[in-house]
Parts: sequence; structure tokens; C-alpha cells
Amino acid sequence: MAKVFYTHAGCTLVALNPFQPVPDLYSLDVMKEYHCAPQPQESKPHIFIVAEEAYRNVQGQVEPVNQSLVVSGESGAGKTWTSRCLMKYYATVAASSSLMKSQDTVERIEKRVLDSNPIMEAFGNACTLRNSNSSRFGKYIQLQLNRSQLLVGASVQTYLLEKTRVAGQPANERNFHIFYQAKDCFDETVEAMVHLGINAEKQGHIFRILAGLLQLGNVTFCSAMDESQPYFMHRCASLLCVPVEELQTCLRVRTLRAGKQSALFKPCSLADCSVRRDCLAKVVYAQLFEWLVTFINDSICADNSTWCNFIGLLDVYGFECFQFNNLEQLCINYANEKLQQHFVAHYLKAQQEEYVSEGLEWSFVKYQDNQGCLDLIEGIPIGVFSLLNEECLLNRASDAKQFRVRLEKELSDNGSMSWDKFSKQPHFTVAHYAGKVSYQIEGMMEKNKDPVPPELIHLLQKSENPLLHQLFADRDPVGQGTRGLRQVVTVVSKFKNSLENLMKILHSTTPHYTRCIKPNTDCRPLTFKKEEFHTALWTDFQLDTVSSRSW
Ligand SMILES: Nc1ncnc2c1ncn2[C@@H]1O[C@H](COP(=O)(O)OP(=O)(O)OP(=O)(O)O)[C@@H](O)[C@H]1O
Repeated sequence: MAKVFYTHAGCTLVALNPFQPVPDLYSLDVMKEYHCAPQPQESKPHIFIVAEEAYRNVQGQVEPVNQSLVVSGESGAGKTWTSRCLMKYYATVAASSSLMKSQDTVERIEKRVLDSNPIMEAFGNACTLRNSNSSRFGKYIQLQLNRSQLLVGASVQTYLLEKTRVAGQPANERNFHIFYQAKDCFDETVEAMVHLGINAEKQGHIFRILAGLLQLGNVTFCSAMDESQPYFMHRCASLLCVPVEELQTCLRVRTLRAGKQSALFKPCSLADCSVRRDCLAKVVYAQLFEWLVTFINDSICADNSTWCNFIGLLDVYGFECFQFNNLEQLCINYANEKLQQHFVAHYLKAQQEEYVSEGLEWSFVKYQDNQGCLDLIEGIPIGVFSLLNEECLLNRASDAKQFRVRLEKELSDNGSMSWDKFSKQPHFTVAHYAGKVSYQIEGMMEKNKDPVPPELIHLLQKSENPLLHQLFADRDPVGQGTRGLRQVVTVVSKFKNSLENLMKILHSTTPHYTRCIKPNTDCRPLTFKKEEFHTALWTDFQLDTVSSRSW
């Protein structure tokens, strides 16, 4: 493999993952070289060109002044690595330390921004079959710059943490890194926590909660009233600082309430007990992750009066197509469709501007518009998300077959939707820009409702672990609306909302696209497999657009 890892393709930078550290590729001297180059675009293709271009746009106050660096690619392609490089670049070239009076305070801000990485990765990344450090959430990091374009703060927005991983992992994959770091490689995470202001006491609370979740994972149910696992149940209760009898009851007995009548107690089936145990683990971990993100933001976010522009870094999960796909993949692929649409619109605009500036004659190229696919997913009132939400609001047991019939009735006119007539499983197939994906319907409604039994919330509110108590203190266990109606804020509604906000930000900024490519599927260093590279490029890059340049 020739040691060339970057190239330009139109307005996109293509980054090839070397799968091993390349000496001096990102050194301080290289940063300086790009930062000081009179025309960085004329230097060798590099991620620092993208970084510098965005930075100079802010310096030049070129409208729109705020910038977005969109880093995409499949799992293991190098998005997180690239985002880290970009953050380090700005933490170096936009460092405000030398200008400020209090050196100490300022050094801390750049360091704190960088320190958010090991924490987020410890809690949000895991070893998967495709990447030993796979981000199991999407993130948008906003680097805040003051009038002199110096880095004064940052904020992080996260998307769709894969919380199911805490309750169970696919074969040969692992839980989130933090559960293993508790044994070793702990220092970096703890050091970063200290820098961000998570003191020893808070760390103690966090680690007790994590240890409690590990013990919870050992709890199994043999018969509804079986007491054969008291050890793990006791350990878990003691670490989560909740009464053991109540924990036990919560996991085993459902409380039914109808209006003002007194409660009825119904023992859960063994399968339901396990569902409740997993639900407890997921809700605690997700809430803890959210708390950490808020804490990090409080620690690194600059006061509104001190910053005026930003450079945003978007690192989102790439397009996913597995043997079995469900709601998570639908959301991820929907996000990719949105970004693809944004990319194509921006690409064509940039292309036209280039032709005009060079005085070339041009005519509109026909390109694959993915609006049909987006309508299929997000259409109101008739789209997969709307119908799914409608189904979840009906207070009845979910029926996958019935939902499939409904989808076919309502959406068969949309050319992006199809069904495999030979498949026995209720499913639907969506023709995405990057290929067709079949989604299983079984379990989709439950995932969308993501219900948490109120008993579990009541229990957590009683925790004597101050952090755990705080995580649930304001949560309404039954999710009652103002008129006593149950408010179901579904997973897809929340996701669609946060994505809409993200798209608004992207539309208001100057975008810069970097497409990371995995040059071989086995993550082998310096190995370039042409066929695999082409597959990645075709699915990932949407060559329709690129082919308009005839390269
Ligand atoms: N520029 C690079 N130089 C050296 N190694 C790299 C580079 N980019 C990526 N890698 C290696 O590839 C691995 C996977 O990269 P990374 O975690 O950034 O992928 P990703 O696209 O963020 O994946 P996921 O979507 O699963 O989070 C890294 O852990 C690192 O070992």
C-alpha cells in the first residue's frame, strides 16, 4: 500500500484508514505546516486541509461563518480517529493560552475539551466484530470560538446510544469499555474525569452504579419465587443502594393499577423477569450516560457572551445492513439518508459554482434523489415512523403481522418500499441510497415504546446512592401527561426531533465532508483490498454524485 492516505474527490476528502499509527502524519510540525501554508488547498491532501479551510472561513467571516465538518464512513473506517485529529488540530492552532492572562485556566479549557474524548469513549464505545473501539452513539461536537477565533469552549450533543449492549452483547462482542477498565487501563479515564471536575466522591458513586449493573447482569430467574440467586441480588441491591426485597419484588411482580382502585399484584413470567432486569440495566446506564454528557458540557461549554462562532464536528454511525435489522438500523439509516440528501445538495451546488467560476457551460446532471425514501420513513401522516407511533399509542398488544398489513396498505405506492414474498417473518424492505435493507417488524413496536415499568423508577428514586437518586429524581414514573393521559414519547419521535435540530444546524453552516474508508474488512495494517475498497466506496459514497465529475 503506497503511504498515501488522503485524496480529494470533488468537495469531499477521502481518508483511507492505515490501521496503524503513521509516524509524523499528525505531528505538531505537520499541523504548523498546514496552518501556515499560504494556500493549504495546494498542499498534499490531508485532514488538516479540511480543518484549516474551515478555520480560515471563520477568520474571514465568509458567510455562513459557522462551519460543520461531517465525518462519515462505515464502522471501523476511522471517523472517531479523524474527529480526534480535528479536535487536536483546533486545540493546538486555536489555543488561547498564550493570549490570556491566567495561563492555567486557559490551558485547562483546551485540555478539558480533549479530555471529554476518553470519557465519552470509555462509556460509549465498545469492542465489536468490526472495530475494537466502536462508537455506539453518534455525536456532534461544537467547538466554540471567540472573536479572535480562539477556542474558548465546546459542547457535545449525542444521538442514540446503543443501550441494549449493557444488557447483552452479540457473540464475540463486548460491553462498553468502562466495564473492563474498572479492572485495568483505568488511569486515562480517571485522569480525564478529574480534569473535568468529576471528583473522587462522584467517581465513587459512578463506579458503584456500574458495579451494581454488573451484579444485576448475573441475576437469573429460575422460577418466579425462586430464591436461588440471593447473592447477586443482594450484591446488586447493596451497590445500587436500594432495599433488596424491593429490588426483588420489582423484578418479579407487576403492579397493576386501574384508576383509583387499589393496586393488583401479578407475578411475572420468567421471561418477563429477565426483560425487567435488562430494562433496569438499560435505563440506569442510559441515564448515567446522559448525566455524564451534561456534566461534560457544563465543564467545557463557554459562557454565551464569550464565543461568537463555532466549528461543529459530526461523527455519526455509517449506513448499516445486517442479517437482522430492526428499529436501531432504521433510525441509523434514516439519519444517513438525511445526511446524504444534504451532501448531494451541497455537492451539486459546489460543482455548479466551480463550473461558473471557470466559465464552463454546464447542464443539470440527473441524480438519484432520495426524497422518496425519506418520505417513506418520515412522511406525515403516512410514513413508517408515523404509522409506528400510531401503533404504539394504541393501548394494545403489538402485532407484527397486523402492522405489516397496515404498512402494505398505506405505503405500497411508494417505490422505495417492497416485501420479500417468500419471507415468513413480518418485515419490510427499504431501498436506501446505499442499498436495500430488510427490517424485521417483530419487536419493533416494543423498542419504539421502550417502556420502563413505573416500579423500577420508584425503586431508583429510593436509592441512597446520591447520584443514582439524582438521575431519577425528576422522572415521572408513569409518564402522566397534564390531563392524566399517558404520554408516550417514542424512540423514533425523539430521534427524528434531534435529527431535525441537527439538520437545521447543518443547513445554517458551511459544510465540509470527509469520507473515511476501510481499505480491508479485517482491519489489517497498511493493506489495501481493491474489491473491498470499491464496495465501501459504492455503498458509502453514492457514486452517482461523484460520477458527475467523470473521474
Ligand atoms: N488515521 C489513522 N491512523 C492510524 N490508525 C487509524 C487511523 N484511523 C483509524 N485508525 C485505526 O482504526 C481503528 C478504527 O477507527 P475508528 O474507531 O475511528 O472507526 P469509526 O469509523 O469511528 O468506527 P465506529 O463507527 O465503529 O465507531 C482505530 O481504533 C485505529 O486503530
